[in-house]
Amino acid sequence: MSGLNINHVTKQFGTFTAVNDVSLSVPEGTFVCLLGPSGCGKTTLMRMIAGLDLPTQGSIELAGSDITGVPTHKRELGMVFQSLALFPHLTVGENIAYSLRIRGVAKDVQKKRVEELLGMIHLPGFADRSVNKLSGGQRQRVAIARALAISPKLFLLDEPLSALDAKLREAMQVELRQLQQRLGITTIVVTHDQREAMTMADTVVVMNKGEIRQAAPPVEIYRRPADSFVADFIGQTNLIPVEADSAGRAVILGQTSEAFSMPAGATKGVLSVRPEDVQVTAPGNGAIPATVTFIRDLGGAIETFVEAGGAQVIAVSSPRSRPEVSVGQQVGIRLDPATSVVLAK
Ligand SMILES: Nc1ncnc2c1ncn2[C@@H]1O[C@H](COP(=O)(O)OP(=O)(O)OP(=O)(O)O)[C@@H](O)[C@H]1O
Repeated sequence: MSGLNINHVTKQFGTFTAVNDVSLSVPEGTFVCLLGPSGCGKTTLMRMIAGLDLPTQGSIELAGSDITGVPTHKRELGMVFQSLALFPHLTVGENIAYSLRIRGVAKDVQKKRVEELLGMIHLPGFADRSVNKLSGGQRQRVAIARALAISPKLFLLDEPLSALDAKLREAMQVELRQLQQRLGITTIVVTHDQREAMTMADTVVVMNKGEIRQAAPPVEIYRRPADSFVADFIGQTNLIPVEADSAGRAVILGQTSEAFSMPAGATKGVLSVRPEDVQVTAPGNGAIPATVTFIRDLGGAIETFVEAGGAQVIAVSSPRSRPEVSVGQQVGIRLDPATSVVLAK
């Protein structure tokens, strides 16, 4: 199969396991984000894909060939890593053409390719500029163009936008995704920013402690998190303890509910319900009794904090559908079963 296949890859540093039996299939032309907290092993996994580290166990295949032991420069990769800074003494054009020049590509072909790439990254006419005079965003674009010059089989980026300010980072996320879609290039990005991953990826791979907890499209990660770690790591969520009653029905915040089912065989669980899926209503009529404890008006969204069955639950609404409630008021809350999920504890 084309694309990238990671088969049962483990990486140990001494007795410490940084990546533990990871398998992942990245179809050709797709965009994958490796996402997780600091130290979860995402950079180590990326370095093995790049050939900068050897797996302790397992294998890696690219376009149908085993590349586990193949040196980096023979893998036909495009890489944007923090350690691969632009060459300060070369111009923008010379930076972009670098890998073409060392491969002995003819000068006129190099020039054409540089112009083509400069157009692609929205910096036409920049070939003769010094890289020292570029802004942070322009530098990252040049680094991207340099990595793409050889038309690589695989495009690898490690925290490519983390040095940019928030606004520019958001704009570059969209730009990078559009460029990837236009080129149809198989791309893997390491990030610790879940919003960035959700913006760009076809598949978000959530890692923790050296293992993949879930690999799925962004909306599925958000709506159907595999476990409470993923639910908590991605976006904001309420994690509410759930117990099964003697008939196996879910008891949530003191109320038995037929609408939520327990995970198979579990007597305890945790309900992940996004704040936008909690509705604050009048008490009664089957709503879970709750007391308003805090209201936060964020301008674009209103957060209503309530206490229900000993737990804190946060509801978010738009200013237009703002609940007419005040702190201390007895209210009811409704949790949307269609968009909430009970996870095994
Ligand atoms: N060369 C090494 N020798 C020993 N331990 C290492 C080495 N490289 C990484 N580690 C350890 O492996 C774990 C995973 O590191 P890795 O850099 O892959 O994490 P990460 O998810 O990329 O984190 P960050 O976002 O902070 O870069 C960490 O606990 C790290 O200390």
